[in-house]
Amino acid sequence: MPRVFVARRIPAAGLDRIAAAADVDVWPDRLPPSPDQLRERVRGCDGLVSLLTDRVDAALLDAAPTLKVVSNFAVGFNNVDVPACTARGVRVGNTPGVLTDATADIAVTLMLAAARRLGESATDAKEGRWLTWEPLGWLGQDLAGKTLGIVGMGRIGFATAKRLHHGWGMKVLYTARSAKPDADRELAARRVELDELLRDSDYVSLHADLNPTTKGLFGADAFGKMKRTAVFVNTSRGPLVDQPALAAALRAGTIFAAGLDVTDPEPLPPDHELYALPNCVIAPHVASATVGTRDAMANRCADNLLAGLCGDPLPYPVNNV
Ligand SMILES: NC(=O)C1=CN([C@@H]2O[C@H](COP(=O)(O)OP(=O)(O)OC[C@H]3O[C@@H](n4cnc5c(N)ncnc54)[C@H](OP(=O)(O)O)[C@@H]3O)[C@@H](O)[C@H]2O)C=CC1
Ligand SMILES: O=CC(=O)O
Repeated sequence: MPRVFVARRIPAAGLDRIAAAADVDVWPDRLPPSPDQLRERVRGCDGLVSLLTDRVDAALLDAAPTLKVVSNFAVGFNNVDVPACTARGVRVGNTPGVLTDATADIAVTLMLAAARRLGESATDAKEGRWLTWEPLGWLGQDLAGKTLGIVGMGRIGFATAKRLHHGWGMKVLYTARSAKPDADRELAARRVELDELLRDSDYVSLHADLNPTTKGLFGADAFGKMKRTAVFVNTSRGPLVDQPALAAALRAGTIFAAGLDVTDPEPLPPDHELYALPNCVIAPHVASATVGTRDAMANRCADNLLAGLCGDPLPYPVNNV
């Protein structure tokens, strides 16, 4: 029987299918294995189920020369050194599509929460600062009819834009590496340069994957080009943002507010300056965290792993092995 290491307990929808076909070792702890522990457990395995918290690099692959397939339990695969896997003939797969709606829902949730100062006002209410109904109390920003800038018009960017265009009548601008005719046609969206998007958008939502062209894309320069009333949302990956620059922009009122589902590092330490800012709403990387979505991810993860163990092409491949 092939041997598989699963780097954390994943939903039974996928785990049971893997366990029926392989000798499975599941990491039992809530916290991820350290790099040393991961190397140790993967030694001699044919398959690995990795999470976005697990670094799959050349050192790990060298320790596991029998590895045929890495099935990442996520759509983002920046934790995997894909060229190193390809060079060793290791297939890599991810879980695209099934978490698109759940992630777009959280992008909209964070946008509303940040624009309407929900974190700040709910905390004030709980802590005794709700004195009366105030005409000038907790004033936020409207969404209806405003301009939305999507940075990275892929699956999740498109799903977020659809919700906000059809639901709130927002005009849509976007950036992407290639044209997106569906977005242009269905949402009357317009592909623009990043500078124009920053200048003209009331809401900027980040959906590009983490790659060398997007790392640090949002720094002091980008925030300085945005409207003072703008709301910034990030559900993609923390390292796309220069966090000290974001904190400075929120503190100085360079932008109005931010909603983040991802940070750098994760977890963000409880004493981090961003938590102290009333105009910053932070969720602990929960965008795909619904029962149905995580079951679907587990199934997609099992589909990839089982195909790779058989030496077949993966249904949701990241590389071309
Ligand atoms: N918070 C969470 O829990 C979750 C986070 N994510 C994150 O969201 C990301 C996106 O997922 P998904 O939509 O499925 O992926 P897609 O691959 O469909 O979308 C990514 C988009 O980013 C675009 N892009 C890449 N580089 C740039 C750039 N320099 N400038 C502008 N656009 C760029 C790509 O453009 P092009 O198409 O032209 O190549 C593509 O359209 C994931 O990689 C992951 O990091 C995903 C799910 C859950
Ligand atoms: O961040 C989550 C993912 O699936 O990518």
